[in-house]
Amino acid sequence: MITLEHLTKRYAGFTAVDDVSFTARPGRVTGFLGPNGAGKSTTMRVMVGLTPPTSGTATVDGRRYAELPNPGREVGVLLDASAQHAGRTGREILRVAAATMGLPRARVETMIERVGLTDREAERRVRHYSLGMRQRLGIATALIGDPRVLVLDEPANGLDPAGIRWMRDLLRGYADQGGTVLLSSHLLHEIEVVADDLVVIGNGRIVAQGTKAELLAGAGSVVRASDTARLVAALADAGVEHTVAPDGAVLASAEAARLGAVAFAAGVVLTELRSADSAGLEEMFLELTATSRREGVAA
Ligand SMILES: Nc1ncnc2c1ncn2[C@@H]1O[C@H](COP(=O)(O)OP(=O)(O)OP(=O)(O)O)[C@@H](O)[C@H]1O
Repeated sequence: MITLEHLTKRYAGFTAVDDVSFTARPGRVTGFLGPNGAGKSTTMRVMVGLTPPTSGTATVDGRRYAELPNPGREVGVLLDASAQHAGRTGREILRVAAATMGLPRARVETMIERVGLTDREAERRVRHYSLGMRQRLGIATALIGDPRVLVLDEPANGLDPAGIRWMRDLLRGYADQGGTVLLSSHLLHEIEVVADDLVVIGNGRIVAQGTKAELLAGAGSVVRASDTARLVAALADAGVEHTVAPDGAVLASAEAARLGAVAFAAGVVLTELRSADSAGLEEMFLELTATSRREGVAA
């Protein structure tokens, strides 16, 4: 389990991470979602001891990363796939990782196979790797110590569609076996397919968190009527917040059952009524992250 408590990181008066608290639990994939510059990477760097926090704590199973005796065996980390030693081959990088963690050499070959690098690719220097190959090597390095916790910053970057599917299945399988997965992305659809829980960050602050199901339920419903104006009037009378798309679809912040009841009471005939799901979540994500404001921004 990863636990963040009131984590704050300031750079010369600029607050990159502002009082962030959340947990990523075992057996679940936690998606850490936010637009560019929201503070995801900074939070993750603090978690794995690369950046000291200004205040607050980040722990893995109750201990700070720096206190873990053999961190690679407990936390698999992929922060910047391009940061790997460019002059070494993929196989060499994995051999160094295995040696550092006290793992048998055979584990290197297992990982190369597991992440789908060919034997020839494993012999190539990393400077000649494509971004997708670097991500695969990064995943191999993260997984080689068979850790219980994975911290991955934008792991799908540079992967092709088959690679993205592969990554999703890998993370799902890992969590299903009891592992804790925290992965960041600035793309909602990339995360919502695989995540069980979501933490949304904007301008350094958490703006929403919960299970995906809870957040989807809170994302409202899409409703259409043969007479849009009457539907809109009925929603306004009932105090249901809503927006109307140019095509007449109404995104309303209430569950389908409530909307059905409101329409029925007003004698409005509905032609469509469904949960807004990802469309609503996307809207919510954009709204939340756009309106959040950070304190302590440098003048
Ligand atoms: N060393 C640093 N010094 C000053 N500011 C920094 C430093 N590192 C990060 N920042 C700032 O902190 C903010 C958060 O950056 P961070 O990289 O954590 O965002 P992110 O959510 O990971 O974004 P992206 O999706 O673009 O990777 C940004 O405004 C960034 O410029």
